[in-house]
This record gives sequence, structure tokens and C-alpha cells, in this order.
Amino acid sequence: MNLNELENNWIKGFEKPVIIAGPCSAESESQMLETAKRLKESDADVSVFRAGIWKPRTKPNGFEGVGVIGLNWLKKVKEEYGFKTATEVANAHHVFAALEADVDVLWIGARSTVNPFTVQEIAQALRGIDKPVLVKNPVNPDLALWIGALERLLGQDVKNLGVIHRGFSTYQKTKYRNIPNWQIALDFKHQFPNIPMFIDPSHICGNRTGLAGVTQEAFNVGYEGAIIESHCNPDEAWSDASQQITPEVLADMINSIQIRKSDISGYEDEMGKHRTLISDLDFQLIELLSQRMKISEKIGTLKKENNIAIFQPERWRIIADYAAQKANESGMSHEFIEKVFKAIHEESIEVQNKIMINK
Ligand SMILES: C=C(O[C@@H]1C=C(C(=O)O)C=C[C@H]1O)C(=O)O
Repeated sequence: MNLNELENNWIKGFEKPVIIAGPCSAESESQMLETAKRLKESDADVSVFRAGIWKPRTKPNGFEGVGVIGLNWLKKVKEEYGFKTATEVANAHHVFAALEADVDVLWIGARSTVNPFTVQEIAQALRGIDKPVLVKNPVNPDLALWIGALERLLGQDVKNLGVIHRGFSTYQKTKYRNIPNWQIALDFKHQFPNIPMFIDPSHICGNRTGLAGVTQEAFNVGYEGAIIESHCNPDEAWSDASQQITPEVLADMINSIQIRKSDISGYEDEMGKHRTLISDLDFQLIELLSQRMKISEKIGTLKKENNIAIFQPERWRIIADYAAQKANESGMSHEFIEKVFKAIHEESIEVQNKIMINK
């Protein structure tokens, strides 16, 4: 069996979009019950209550989670408020403890997904379970590693799978804590449309203000749910205080978000007309690119015969400047045109390189 054959019917048992919410970390019984109570009373439509029991911290000596005692509090939340519960597992010991406490949904964190040994250990501990297991993207933008983690789970007969898009680490300071890199998540969704995808705006943003925008963007492209950190007293939270919101703020946010359906029925004709035009233009784009590469080949032959270097910075600068100017005039984003032309130039260099090394 491969990942594309999974049916993932588990998601049908949840109200859509599936909202998973709760504190970053379990801190005390009262903090857990108070947060759960207020989530229940709000109209955020939360179906799963999350809380971190074991916390992977960047530096030692910080708060590393309350440990197994927190599982009792999760149990209480389930009994008193009827939520399903979720927590992160990062080794086999966590898995056994979480299953023992009957946690309903487990997730593998971004720092674990990067390590095949860890994922294999967790997968073996989970062998054959039918509880949903969600895999966060690895901290580094590596789609194969993300897919590999799911394959390890499937290899142990864990078939109710989902993924969480939590963004990717960067060295540069950006407005995000972890840049979304939407393309990687969309590549995943394209390859595995049958695997439910959740957005984790809390870890992408690292602050409260960006949460609604990122969540809306994810629902615009058809994600199935969101996992959002919510705490009864966010400013006093023991971990990730700056990105947590109260249950009431969460409810306002969820209610302000538009949910889009992926089904186009009823609009096939109207969309069909536009799509025909797009297909026609795509065909022309490919034709034009192919003609451009053929000319580049001729230039490559000329350069080879006359020992001229392939890369011509002056010429490339003129082309890039011209493209930027045209982008402005036509109202397209400068970044987009720059990306397209860089890709064309890279391929053109590659085409000429092939000619050069051909005897
Ligand atoms: C085609 C050439 O070779 C390279 C490729 C270019 C391109 O594809 O536009 C431009 C400059 C060179 O770096 C050229 O020298 O004109």
C-alpha cells in the first residue's frame, strides 16, 4: 500500500474545518480546565483540545513540559467537556504513555520529523493503531523528508494520517517565526490530495497579529483544518506566550474566516471558459520558451567555437532590468517576474553548458 491509496476516512468523523486548539503547554490542572471550559463556551467550534506534555525547547533549562501528570489533565478535559484530545509524541515512551491515557490524536513535531531514527521509533511504537497521527513538516524545507515520515508510519500499518504545515526555519529575521513556504505544502497537497492538511498559524507567525491572515490563506487553498494555540491567560503562559490567544479571541478569529469548498460544481461552464484560455496561453508560453532555448543553443555553439564564457553578466543585467520595468508597467509583481526570468536564465545557461561539454 502507498500513501496515495489511503482513504483517510477518519477526517469525515469531524466537523469541517477541523479546529484543534488549546495551550502550547499543559501547565496545571486549573489552567487546562479553565481553557477547555472557555473554549467549550465560545463558538469557536473546536473539536480537538491540544496541549503539549513534553516540550522540545531550543535551549536547556527552560520549561520542558509537565510530563505524564499532564495526561491526567487531558483526560479530565475529555471527560468534563467532551473534547477529543491531542498531544505531541517525540519518542516511544511518549507514545506508550499517551496511548495508555487514551489521547485521541497524536502528532509528531517538526524537530522529530527531521530525524528518521526518531520517526521510525515512534512509528514502531504506534504499530497498527487507528488513532489519527499528524506529522508536522520538518523544520528544514525538505518535502522528501516529510513524505518519508508518513511512509514510515504507513510501513507500521498506521493508516489514519494527516499533516500539519507549521512553516520552516530560516536564519534571516522575517516577519514570520517560521516562513510558510506555501509552495512546499502545496506540492505535498498536489501529490497527496487524500491526506488532510492542517495549518499551524501559531508557529508560522510567532505572534498574535498574523494568525487570522495565515489561517485564511490556508483555507483559501483548501486546507482541511487548523491547529491553533489558545490559553486562558496567554500573557502568563509558560511557553510561547507571544503567539497564544484567549478562547474568546480564537472564536472571533474563526468566525471571521471564510471557509472555501474545493468542489467547483455549478460553476463548471464559467470556469471552463477561463480554463480553456489559460490552457491555450500555457501552450503558447511553452512554445515561446522552447524557441528561446533553441536560440540559446545557437549562442552556445558560437561561444563554444570561439571560447567565450557562457555567463554574460552585462547582457543578463539588461534583460533583468528590462523585465523588471515591464513587470511594473503591466502591474505584475516584480518578485514574480524576477523569479521567472531567473529560472529561464538558469535553464539557458544549462542548455549552453550541455553544448560546451559535448565534444
Ligand atoms: C543567451 C546568452 O547566454 C546567457 C544566457 C542569457 C539568456 O538566456 O538570456 C543571457 C546571458 C548569458 O548569461 C547570451 O550570452 O546572450
